[in-house]
Amino acid sequence: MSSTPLLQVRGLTKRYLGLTAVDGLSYEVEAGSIVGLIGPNGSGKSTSIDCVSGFQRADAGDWFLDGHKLRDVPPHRIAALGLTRTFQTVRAYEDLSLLENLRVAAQESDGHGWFSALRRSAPLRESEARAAQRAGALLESVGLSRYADAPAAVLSYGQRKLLAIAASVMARPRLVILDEPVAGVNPTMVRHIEEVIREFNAQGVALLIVEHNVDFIMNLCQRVVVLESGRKIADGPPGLIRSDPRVLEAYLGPGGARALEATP
Ligand SMILES: Nc1ncnc2c1ncn2[C@@H]1O[C@H](COP(=O)(O)OP(=O)(O)OP(=O)(O)O)[C@@H](O)[C@H]1O
Repeated sequence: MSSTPLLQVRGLTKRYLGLTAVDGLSYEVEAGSIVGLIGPNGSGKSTSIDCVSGFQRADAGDWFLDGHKLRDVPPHRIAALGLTRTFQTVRAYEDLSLLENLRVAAQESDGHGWFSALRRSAPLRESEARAAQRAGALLESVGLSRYADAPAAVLSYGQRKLLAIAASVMARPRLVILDEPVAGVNPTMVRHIEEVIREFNAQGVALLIVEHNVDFIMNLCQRVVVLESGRKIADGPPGLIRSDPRVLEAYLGPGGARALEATP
């Protein structure tokens, strides 16, 4: 068995005019693991995941999914290789039902082109039937099946986050990047989203989670990568990250240590 990490990021660098937003960032995500990516506002979290998932072009570095080089690969090809993501701003097709929203997510990476769709070939019909079945099962597992045929417009903000997470695993990716999955969500929904993430992880999906909610990250992740000013300042298990003086100082600033203490 190969010991190559599922995701390997090497020297990722992104500049905006005079500003180096991400500066030589390297980290890894092991298959089947949950890794947190934290840091103060403006530390480069969003920019780095946008580059890794193909939504922005980096200035330097290389990154690999299971050995496949991803740099300069467009997002839909990256999704087809097994890396999908959610976005900070929740995106849903408001007028489409939840089932239709999930089926769109499957189409975006199932490799069937327009010609196949026009001919409605047997493989396409089979893949549509499988997608419909999976969409139903996913809505069940995130607790949204009662809205399966309702338009996404009826969902609350937290429910939209759940739909986005379900959409991200629709095409059976190996790695999902979640961008602030619980930002602005009530505590009950935060716990529910945590359970949903654990459930998908138990099914073998690895996750890289960007989130400001430190307790959420510390509870859920096996490893946490910390950024400051575009650079990695720490990378390790939550217990070590909580007590790392560089993290306490740089991430939270003087006097901010309490925010990293475990909640009782
Ligand atoms: N399109 C852009 N043009 C110029 N500068 C940008 C652009 N996008 C981000 N930046 C800058 O790059 C740096 C990193 O921003 P980024 O959004 O990646 O940080 P972040 O850690 O995700 O922050 P937050 O937690 O607030 O979302 C910041 O200084 C930001 O102002």
